[in-house]
Amino acid sequence: MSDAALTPALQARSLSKSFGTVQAVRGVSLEVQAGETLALLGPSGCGKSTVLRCVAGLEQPEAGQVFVGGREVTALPPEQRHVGLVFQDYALFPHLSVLRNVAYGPSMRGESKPRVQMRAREALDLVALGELAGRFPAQLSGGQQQRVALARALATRSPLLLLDEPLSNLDEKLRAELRTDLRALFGRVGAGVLIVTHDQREALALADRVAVMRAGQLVQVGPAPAVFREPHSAWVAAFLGWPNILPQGDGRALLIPEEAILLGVGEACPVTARQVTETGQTVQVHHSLGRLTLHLSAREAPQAGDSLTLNVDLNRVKTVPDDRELS
Ligand SMILES: Nc1ncnc2c1ncn2[C@@H]1O[C@H](COP(=O)(O)OP(=O)(O)OP(=O)(O)O)[C@@H](O)[C@H]1O
Repeated sequence: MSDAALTPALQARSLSKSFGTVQAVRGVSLEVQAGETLALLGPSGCGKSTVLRCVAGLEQPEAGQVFVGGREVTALPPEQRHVGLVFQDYALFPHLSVLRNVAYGPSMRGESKPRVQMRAREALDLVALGELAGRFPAQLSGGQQQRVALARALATRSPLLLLDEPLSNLDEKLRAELRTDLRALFGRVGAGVLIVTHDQREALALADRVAVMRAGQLVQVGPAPAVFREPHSAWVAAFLGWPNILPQGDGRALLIPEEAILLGVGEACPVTARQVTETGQTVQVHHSLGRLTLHLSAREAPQAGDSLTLNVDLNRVKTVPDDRELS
């Protein structure tokens, strides 16, 4: 493997940034390898965008360093950092054609006209919009505009792409389509990708690794499926949507995965609440461990009368620190 392939696309070391009395980012360190997608995930206001903006050079951190492709860029302005940016309001130039929008980055870098055109066409082909090169942004759908914004970032051939909630302005159907497209696209271009999202599904669908942020700090970083399967704390589990987190009153909580709940054997548990969903029912039951929430498929749902017989496989239950009350 060449040295270039071994050099991380991004190294952010101990970044801190405050706005007045708000400490938005506290000592965040991250690495994104070439060809890897890392999703920065966390609730609104936890500092995700600020990390991205510090990396892009749109904010100056009080402390910490940023390296892009092994080169320190901490003191450089955004245009000298060699990163491709895609933000949620993709801000295409309305008076320029799709091709000229995409060519804008390379042309600003003083490349020859034929080369600029070639780069822009290649980038448009990557996002499957080559045929719409002559249109103007207003003549495109939201999803197509978002793909133009991506092509514009790709055309810079930056070793690092930064995406801030790139799909958030799109409807659910388009989001689902683009998620699949983006994953394949990231695989093809070989750049490191740092993507900010508050949408767990998006993170899981797009990213190789996820970094979960809480109140300005990283609280768990790891391969996406592993973080979703094994949250290190009750707060991370709750943020990732785990329905069954049972406080133990000793600063710890039990995490009960869906597959640990075995139906049809064991304790008869009174049903305390029931809600019909698109795919079946969500029921709450009173179990000796505590209150449990279960999703029942349409096939299982009729079995739920006033009580539900179930067993919790304790071998699959994890005990984690219950840190949900910390600020
Ligand atoms: N320019 C600014 N001036 C003052 N406070 C700011 C500024 N930018 C961000 N903040 C504050 O810093 C904190 C982190 O904001 P940031 O936008 O990074 O969060 P986020 O996790 O990206 O949130 P969201 O998901 O809602 O976009 C918040 O408390 C926010 O109000």
